[in-house]
Amino acid sequence: MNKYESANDDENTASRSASVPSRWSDWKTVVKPGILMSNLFAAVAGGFLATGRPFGFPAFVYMLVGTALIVAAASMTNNVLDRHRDTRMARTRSRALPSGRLSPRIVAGAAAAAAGSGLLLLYVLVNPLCMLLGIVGLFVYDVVYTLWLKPRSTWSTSVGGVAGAMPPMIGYCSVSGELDAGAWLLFLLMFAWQPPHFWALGILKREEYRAAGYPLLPVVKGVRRTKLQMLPYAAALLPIPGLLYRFGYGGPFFTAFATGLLLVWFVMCVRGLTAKDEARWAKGTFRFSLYALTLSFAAIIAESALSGTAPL
Ligand code: HEM
Ligand SMILES: CC(C)=CCC/C(C)=C/CC/C(C)=C/COP(=O)(O)OP(=O)(O)O
Repeated sequence: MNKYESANDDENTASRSASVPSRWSDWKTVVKPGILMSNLFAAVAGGFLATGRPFGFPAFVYMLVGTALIVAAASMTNNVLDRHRDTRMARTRSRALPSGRLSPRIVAGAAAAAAGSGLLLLYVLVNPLCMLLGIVGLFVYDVVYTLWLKPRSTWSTSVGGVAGAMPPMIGYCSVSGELDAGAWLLFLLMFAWQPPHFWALGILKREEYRAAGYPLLPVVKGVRRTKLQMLPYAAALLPIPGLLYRFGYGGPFFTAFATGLLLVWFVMCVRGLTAKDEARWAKGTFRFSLYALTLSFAAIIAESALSGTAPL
């Protein structure tokens, strides 16, 4: 418990959870379905980017189910650990745990079951490397990011990026079986994408984060410094599709298309420095981060499928 939390938090949550029946929709929100689906899509794209042995349909399904279970477990655990601070933000207040519609004990139990079965599934039916990447994702997201850095340091966002890079790496390594050049370039792509993705939203919601006691970069160092800090990350992304192509991963369409999207995003980030309507800029830049990533991944999958190099 830190200085922002009160001893009554758990009592309040417990008494509310005793009186309100939980529903399917509460369980749905506790696994953060938008983030879960985008992570699964990233895992599929990772698999289609890799070169190596074809994984065949069953192995592909096992990889996806295993990844889904551990990402869901990671989000459930994050929801349990953040349940007190989540009561202090409008964007999180009505979630099932802070509003007491689900008990933290039950969600923690479900998270443990999902994490255990997901890791076992990856180990037995995919490969031990994928299980190891799953453990890294769970540990970095729940222990390093949520428990340790998020309430304490502006570094939380960059370090948390290691966890978000794991799902596409799991997809990739389920095909390659090893951490080769393509795997590390994919890691860099996902790692560098996340801080500017989140800081755009952090700038927009900085007062909420301040009130909740999160020392986010826009809260601690201000908006201009955050906008400047988005630039090296967005710039670092630009050569990655070309480098992947140079090393034999991804086709020319993906390379050109993804470079174009990332260039547009980089220009949007630069324009933030002179934007007059800050909220409009932040919303647009956050939204475009999702388009740029999703469309780049879609290009990997489509080009691989159309050129007959898909691992299925
Ligand atoms: C440091 C890592 C990351 C941070 C701090 C972060 C933070 C956030 C936050 C706070 C939201 C708004 C959620 C809400 O208010 O409901 C969000 C939305 C979203 N993020 Fe990220 N994110 C990160 C990594 C990722 C990764 C790795 C992906 C996908 C591969 C992703 C995909 C999305 C999507 C699709 C949304 C919109 C859908 C939704 O809100 O459910 N994020 N992110
Ligand atoms: C392999 C594995 C388990 C990987 C984990 C992948 C994963 C869940 C990445 C997402 C990172 C993320 C959404 C951070 C935001 O959390 P937040 O606590 O800042 O967001 P919130 O305030 O909306 O809850």
